[in-house]
Amino acid sequence: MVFNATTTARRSLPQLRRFASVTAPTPKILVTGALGQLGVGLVQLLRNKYGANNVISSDVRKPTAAMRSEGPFVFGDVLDYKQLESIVVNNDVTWIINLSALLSAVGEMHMDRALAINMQGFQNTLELAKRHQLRILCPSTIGAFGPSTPRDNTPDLTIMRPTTIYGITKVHVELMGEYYHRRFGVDFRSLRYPGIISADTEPGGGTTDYAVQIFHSALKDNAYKCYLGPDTALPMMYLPDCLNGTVSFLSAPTESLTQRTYNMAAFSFTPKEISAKIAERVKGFETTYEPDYRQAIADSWPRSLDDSIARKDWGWKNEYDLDGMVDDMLVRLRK
Ligand SMILES: NC(=O)C1=CN([C@@H]2O[C@H](COP(=O)(O)OP(=O)(O)OC[C@H]3O[C@@H](n4cnc5c(N)ncnc54)[C@H](O)[C@@H]3O)[C@@H](O)[C@H]2O)C=CC1
Ligand SMILES: CC(=O)[C@H](N)C(=O)O
Repeated sequence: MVFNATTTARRSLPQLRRFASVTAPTPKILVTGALGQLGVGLVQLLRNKYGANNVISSDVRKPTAAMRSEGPFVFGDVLDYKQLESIVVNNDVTWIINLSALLSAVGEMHMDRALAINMQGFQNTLELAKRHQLRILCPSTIGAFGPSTPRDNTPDLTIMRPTTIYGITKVHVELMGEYYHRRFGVDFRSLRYPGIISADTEPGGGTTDYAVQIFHSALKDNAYKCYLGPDTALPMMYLPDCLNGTVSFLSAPTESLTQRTYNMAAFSFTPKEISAKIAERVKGFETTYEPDYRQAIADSWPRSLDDSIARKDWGWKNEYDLDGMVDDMLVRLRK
C-alpha cells in the first residue's frame, strides 16, 4: 500500500496504524515514577513491544533486583530539570511518560508535595518535551472533575471544577499540555484514568485504593472495613486494560487524534456491589462500612464516564468486565 501526506487524512484507523508502524522509528522511552502501581507493568509492556534497552525506567526509590535485571533503571527526580535533561540527552530519549504523582488521598495530606510533584514536576517534563521534541504522556484522572460536573456518563468536555489538590494539579496538566501542543507543537497526550485495580502492585494513596485492598482482605481475613459508604459508585478499570490502552494510545497516529486528552472507561461499581461479587467467590466474606475523609472526595467525582471518543478515534476497547476482573484478581492473588 502506498501512503502520502495528502491522503493520510482520508485513511481509516487501521490504515493509519499500519502507516505509522511502517514509517515510525523505534522510540527511546523514559518513564518517570516507574515503580508505582502503573509504572512496573507499563515498563514491562513497552519493553515487550520496543525492546528492553529502549525503555528506561526511573524513580526516586530503589527498584528490586528483579526489576533492575529486566532493563535500564536510573534515579530520576521530576523536580530536578537538569538531571532529567541529562538522562534525555545522554540516551537520545524521544518519548517521555510522566507517571510521578501524589494521588488524591495522600495529596490532601501533603498539599505542598502534591503541588510540587504534580505541577512543577510535570512542568519540567513538558519543558523537556518542548526543548528536545519529545512525545509526552502524562495521565489525568476522574479526579480532574468536581462536584458541579455531570456525574453520570460524564463527557470529555464538561465542567471541570475539582475540589481536591490532586484534581487541581491534573487540570493544570491537561490545560498546560494542550497549550504547549497548540503553541509549540508538543506532542502531548493524556488519558483520564478511572480507579485502577491491580493484582501485582499496590496502589499509591488514592481514594479508589479500597477496590484493591478489599481483595487482599477477603483472602486474608474474610472481612473488610471499607472507608467509603456502600453505595458510592465510581468508574474503575483492571490494570491490564489500562496498560494495553495506554500503549495503544501512545502509538496512535497523530492524524487519528481529534483531541489531546481522552476519557477512558471500563465499568463502574459501588463497594456493596464489589463485595457481593467477591462474596459469590469467597464463602462467608463480609464488608462493614466506616466512611472517612475520602468519602467527600469520592462524592465529588463522576459515577461513570463517556469514553466514546477514545473508542472512535484510536480504537480503545476494554477486555475485562466486572466479573472477568474479579475472577482474574482472585486467581492471581490466590497464587
Ligand atoms: N492508580 C490509579 O488508580 C490512577 C492513577 N492515575 C495517574 O497515573 C499516574 C501513575 O499513578 P500510580 O502508578 O498509581 O501512582 P503511584 O503513587 O503508585 O506511583 C507514583 C510514583 O512516583 C514516584 N515519585 C514520587 N516523587 C517523585 C519525584 N519527585 N520524581 C520522580 N518520581 C517520583 C513514586 O516513588 C512512585 O513510584 C499518576 O499520574 C496518577 O495520577 C490516574 C488515575 C487513576
Ligand atoms: C482515580 C485516581 O486518580 C486515583 N486512583 C485516586 O483515587 O486518587
